[in-house]
Amino acid sequence: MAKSLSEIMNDVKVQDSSGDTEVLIKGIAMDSRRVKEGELYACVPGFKVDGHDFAAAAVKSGAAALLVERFLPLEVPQVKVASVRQAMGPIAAVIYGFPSERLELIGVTGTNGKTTITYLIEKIASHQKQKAGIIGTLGARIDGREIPGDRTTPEAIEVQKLLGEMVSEGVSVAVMEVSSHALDLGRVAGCEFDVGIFTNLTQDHLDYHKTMEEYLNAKSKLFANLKGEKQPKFSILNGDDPAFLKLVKVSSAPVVSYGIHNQEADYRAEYVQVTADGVLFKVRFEGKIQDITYATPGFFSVYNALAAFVWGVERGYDPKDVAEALAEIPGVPGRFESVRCGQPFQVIVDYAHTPDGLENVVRTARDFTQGKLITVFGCGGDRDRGKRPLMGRVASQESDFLIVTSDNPRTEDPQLIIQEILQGISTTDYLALPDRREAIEKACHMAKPGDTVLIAGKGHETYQIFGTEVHPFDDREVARESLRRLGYV
Ligand SMILES: CC(=O)N[C@H]1[C@@H](OP(=O)(O)OP(=O)(O)OC[C@H]2O[C@@H](n3ccc(=O)[nH]c3=O)[C@H](O)[C@@H]2O)O[C@H](CO)[C@@H](O)[C@@H]1O[C@H](C)C(=O)N[C@@H](C)C(=O)N[C@H](CCC(=O)O)C(=O)O
Ligand SMILES: Nc1ncnc2c1ncn2[C@@H]1O[C@H](COP(=O)(O)OP(=O)(O)OP(=O)(O)O)[C@@H](O)[C@H]1O
Ligand SMILES: N[C@H](CCC[C@H](N)C(=O)O)C(=O)O
Ligand SMILES: [Mg+2]
Repeated sequence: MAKSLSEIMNDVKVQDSSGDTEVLIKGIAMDSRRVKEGELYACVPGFKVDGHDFAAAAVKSGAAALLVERFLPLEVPQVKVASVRQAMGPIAAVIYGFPSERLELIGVTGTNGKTTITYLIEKIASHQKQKAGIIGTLGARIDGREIPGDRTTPEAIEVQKLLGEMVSEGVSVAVMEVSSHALDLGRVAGCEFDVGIFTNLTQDHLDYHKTMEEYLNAKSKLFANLKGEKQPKFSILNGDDPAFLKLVKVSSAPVVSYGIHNQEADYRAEYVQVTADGVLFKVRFEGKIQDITYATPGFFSVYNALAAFVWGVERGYDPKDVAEALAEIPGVPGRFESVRCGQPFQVIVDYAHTPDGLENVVRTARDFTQGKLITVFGCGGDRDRGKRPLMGRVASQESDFLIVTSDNPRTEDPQLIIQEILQGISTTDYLALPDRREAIEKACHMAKPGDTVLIAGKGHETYQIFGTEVHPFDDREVARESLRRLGYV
């Protein structure tokens, strides 16, 4: 039901207003090209353009009122706030009926492992016959129904809309990836989180945050804002990560820690075994022990499975059931995904796009490769440039042969991105092939029985971005085509 402009401003600090604030508002939009009759158009001062400049177009399309940072010479009611970005979430929350207050909302943040953990939690919840919803890098999913998305954490209006849909479809557990951009840009303002999960903090996104300290400050906001009526609330923190101590201090809810090395961790993984098929370990917690198996290889997989296990047990599920759910998970798309066409070597597609992520997967692949490890990767354009030589270095340290190629060059010159990666490379055994298809074909062509071809950086992505154009491209498909061309089926 439509509410008045003054009503939807209830949770927002209004600096000033003009016109009739009792006008009925049917919805909220931040893009003039998508605004509908009777909606409030939020004028966002962006990094590229200023939404205020499109207000006239929005009014022409039927916008009933404007949310502004400066009054505009237009004949519609206007509400002025200090930050339109920060105000959009709380306003959208009113419009969509405060959905986050009507389900359990878990936020997962950290440099790597967010998508993976959301998938594990979804599985644990559905194993308990709970309806679950996910919002993250792979889009949203509501009780199994896929909704495409193009950002790890969507904009505030979209977040509230998705949570609203989850509530109407009877979802009781919603798990959302919360990126540092989202925390900084107010995309999760208006959300009442019950649980915050921290994975780890390593270098990424310094193009945006500038320093690791600022990057961590953004992440901390999730844990400092675990407030609201719904109970219980808790933070699940990786006790092995150097950021742990700071996050313990800022957390507004009780902390439950997990880890492998930290002797004080509430949930500790012991007897860790990493094989080509996955990980096996025991969790020691509250005087109990539980065996866990999880079918994604890599030491880092222990952390992901452990964090999800902690959530399941802390919310009251039987540890055995939680372990059973984890054991049933076949893997997350594009995360250490095997491409199998009957070839006598392994082909692995993985989404590692940070120095830490790449180091982990390269090491994991190295551990179970008898022959040579051939790694194909690149770095995204219009992203943290400092990552590039570091990724070059970690890849060259453990691989026998490197093919440096393009990821999503976006508006940068692919050759220059490659040059920056090559600065970190300490081996002569490499090739620079900017065409990613050619790079994958070459790697498959070179591979001998017992080798591994690791294709990193794009995982589940089904596109490649050149300039602002999006072209279809799927590493797994391209690898399959290359293998078929070599006679495998
Ligand atoms: C740094 C960043 O996050 N930028 C986001 C930001 O862009 P911007 O502020 O530059 O927007 P803008 O293009 O200047 O437009 C300003 C306003 O004018 C409006 N507009 C514009 C044109 C028009 O005709 N009419 C109109 O109303 C726009 O809708 C917008 O509201 O707001 C845009 C609108 O929502 C986003 O698309 C854009 O994401 C860009 C594309 C992006 O790539 N973001 C990445 C870095 C990101 O957010 N990544 C994180 C982290 C990933 C992870 O590691 O997990 C993520 O959560 O995905
Ligand atoms: N706990 C972890 N620690 C370090 N690296 C990890 C961890 N989990 C996954 N990775 C690596 O990072 C890649 C991305 O994993 P995932 O998609 O789960 O992370 P994410 O945090 O969602 O990333 P994004 O920032 O793109 O949303 C994986 O393909 C793997 O290579
Ligand atoms: N969520 C990350 C994903 C990077 C994936 C990589 N393929 C790239 O395009 O850089 C980002 O937006 O920085
Ligand atoms: Mg993700």
